[in-house]
Amino acid sequence: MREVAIIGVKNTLFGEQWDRSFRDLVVEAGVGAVEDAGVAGERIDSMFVGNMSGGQFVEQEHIGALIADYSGLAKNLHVPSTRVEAACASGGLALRQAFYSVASGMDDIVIAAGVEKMTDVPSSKASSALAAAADREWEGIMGATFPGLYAMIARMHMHKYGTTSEQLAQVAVKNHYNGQFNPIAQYRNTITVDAVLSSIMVADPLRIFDCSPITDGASAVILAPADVAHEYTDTPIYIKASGQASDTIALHDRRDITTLDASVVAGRRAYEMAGLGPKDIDLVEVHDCFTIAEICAIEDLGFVKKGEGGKATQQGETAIGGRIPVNTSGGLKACGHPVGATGIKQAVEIVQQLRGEAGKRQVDGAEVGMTHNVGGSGATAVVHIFSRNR
Ligand SMILES: CC(=O)SCCNC(=O)CCNC(=O)[C@H](O)C(C)(C)COP(=O)(O)OP(=O)(O)OC[C@H]1O[C@@H](n2cnc3c(N)ncnc32)[C@H](O)[C@@H]1OP(=O)(O)O
Repeated sequence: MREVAIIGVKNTLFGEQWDRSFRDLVVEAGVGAVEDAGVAGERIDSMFVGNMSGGQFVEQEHIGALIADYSGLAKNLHVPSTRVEAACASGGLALRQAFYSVASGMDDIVIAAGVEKMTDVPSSKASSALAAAADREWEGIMGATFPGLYAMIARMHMHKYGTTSEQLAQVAVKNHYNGQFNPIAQYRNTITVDAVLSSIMVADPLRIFDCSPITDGASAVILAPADVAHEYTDTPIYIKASGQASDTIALHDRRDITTLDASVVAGRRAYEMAGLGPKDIDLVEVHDCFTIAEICAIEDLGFVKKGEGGKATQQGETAIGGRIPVNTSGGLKACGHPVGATGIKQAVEIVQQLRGEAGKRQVDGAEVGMTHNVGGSGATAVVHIFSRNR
């Protein structure tokens, strides 16, 4: 396998966007990343696009071809473009496919992008579209939505480990604090623990401020073989590892719903591939679709002991300046969660941090970063490790 680097990145604004279509969003991200890399369109060998549910949100399927067309890569260049779907992990998986295509020697310059436009349908329709990421026969048909499924995880975590609503709230408070410094974030307002605890109940014990919102947005990164990366940029960021794992799609089939085994295994595979461990990671973007999800993620990836995620968050260990900064971008909570784009947005954040370009949310001296992207209630997990050093 060849070593692989990221040479260009771009996020669109995240949030409700009346004035941009689905295709406008992904083209803006793709063209922005190509410009950031300074690479000519003719050099692009292939494209992988994460998208969960274009059919349900904007009635558009056949998304790979659409995006190649509107990016100007289809008509004369005929660049192959592949849609990748793994629910909310679609973006992370698109990055993994792009990584493989460069690492294998098949392609040199590859775009990995992600896009979702979720606000064009009513919330109830968005909710049922998202519920398609769960087990339709055993969960969806019984009325389970993702706030409901993660609420069960939260309840069990509280029961087993004494995690409190205040500790859950602190995840949202931290991520909104970080999000105020991210110009693309949907929510750039700070909030307090009291505001979270008095916000409207969605699925007990999760309140509206415990949830990631419904969001439009797109993100893109450009990959190249490490050997030629310096021809395009002075600050290539190397992808040291990619780990993926699957688990049962239904929550009730798991041995312990407070641990997402797919996260544990994807993390372990990535650590082994990079030859690194949790202590070597300077910052991590984890999949905080709900506040409890961040607590499970930092435990499952080995940053804190099982059951101590809530306490570590309350003690400031996961804040910028803390022992292991988590979700410096603002996470899914404050940036928003356009599901197909999220996994790529996480990579953009880590690249900006490792380049030293993260402004007021910069982690001083960051050299190694991680992304963790989850589909469903943990049926798919994708973990990547990035380094500024080859
Ligand atoms: C593996 C996975 O990733 S699973 C996760 C997949 N994603 C999800 O399940 C999405 C979860 N979130 C949701 O379903 C929705 O955001 C909900 C149910 C929490 C809220 O939706 P609605 O009740 O329709 O809220 P609505 O859009 O009417 O917004 C009401 C207000 O709250 C604000 N708001 C809505 N959601 C959020 C949020 N998550 N955080 C902060 N503020 C929010 C809105 O901006 C709005 O404010 P305004 O009145 O000042 O304009």
